Amino acid sequence: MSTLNGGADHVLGTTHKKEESPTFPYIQETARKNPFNVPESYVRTEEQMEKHLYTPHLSSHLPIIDFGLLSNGNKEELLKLDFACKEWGYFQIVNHGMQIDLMQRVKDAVAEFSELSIKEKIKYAMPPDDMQGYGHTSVDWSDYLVLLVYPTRFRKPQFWPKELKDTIDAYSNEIKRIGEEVINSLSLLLGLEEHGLLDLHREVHQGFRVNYYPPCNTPEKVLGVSPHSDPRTIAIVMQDDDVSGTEIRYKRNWVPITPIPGALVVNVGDVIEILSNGKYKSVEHRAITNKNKKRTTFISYLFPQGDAEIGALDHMIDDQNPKMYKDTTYGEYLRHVLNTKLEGKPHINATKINEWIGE
Ligand SMILES: O=C(O)CCC(=O)C(=O)O
Ligand SMILES: [Fe+2]
Repeated sequence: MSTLNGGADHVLGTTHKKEESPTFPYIQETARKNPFNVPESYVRTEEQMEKHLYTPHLSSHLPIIDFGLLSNGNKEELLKLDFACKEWGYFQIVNHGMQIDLMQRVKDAVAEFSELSIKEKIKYAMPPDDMQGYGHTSVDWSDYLVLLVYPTRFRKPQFWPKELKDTIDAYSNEIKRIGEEVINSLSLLLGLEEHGLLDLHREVHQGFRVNYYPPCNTPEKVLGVSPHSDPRTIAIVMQDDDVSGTEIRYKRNWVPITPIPGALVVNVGDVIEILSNGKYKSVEHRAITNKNKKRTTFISYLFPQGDAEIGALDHMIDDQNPKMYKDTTYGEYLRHVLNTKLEGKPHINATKINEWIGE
């Protein structure tokens, strides 16, 4: 049974693999002082940016789910969730019960951390052999801070800036409540007992990732995060109220997610796509950059224990819906993802039967 680094230390966040950069972390520091100095390595061709697919008008169609109704088992809200996961793989949740004040405290604490000198921040730098800590992506225009929050026994305190500890703790506790409730609703929609999906996780793991995007003078050529799908169960994202940047692949378009103040953005990850035998979509998404405004996103990922088995649920398979994915363990799947390129979502395609022969 394959678990990565004992089952809990595996990568959090996107499928970014940490690559060594001789200039880390000074490129980003230079960029903040002088956003007109974009290094060549960040520049993408027009084709890579797929600018012609950009259709901002579609953004208002993203479903909005009332969490209060959903957790009371409201049928209409459940059907909305079903539609959102089938059609978009994305939705926003309102009425989630988290205090706006707490959300603001997380934003303020992270902003304070961002303002620290590089000398202070690199105390938390992600070592080359680790997947937690502070760093910056080697091909995209962003800094990140990545932490494993739950189970608490796997935390690595050396990567937790002291300014952030209490707020991340309180925030993550709320996200756990909201996230597990969303997973319970998905469980019902997938024909399981309410706790069926959580049980399949064995022990739910939760990571916290901050992405910080400095202003960029050539946003049409530089991405904040390259297209990918999340190799997780779900991701829950808090974003800035006044600047958008996340875009999702919808049919042949890149659709921006317009922030709704106080709402949380949720997306279906690969684990749900696999368990649902493709009924629910782990949609490709990316982050674009902004010429004038910096942007920060706060992403919480929920995912299974490394030895949890993931494969299409038996009752999701029939003559019309043949089995699409190979049975595996979460740890094995993640290892496969980490060995695969970030661009697009080849890792989930590779789990399709006949395409992934295993390792
Ligand atoms: O920050 C964003 O807009 C999206 C980032 C993302 O998708 C991720 O880090 O997994
Ligand atoms: Fe993502």
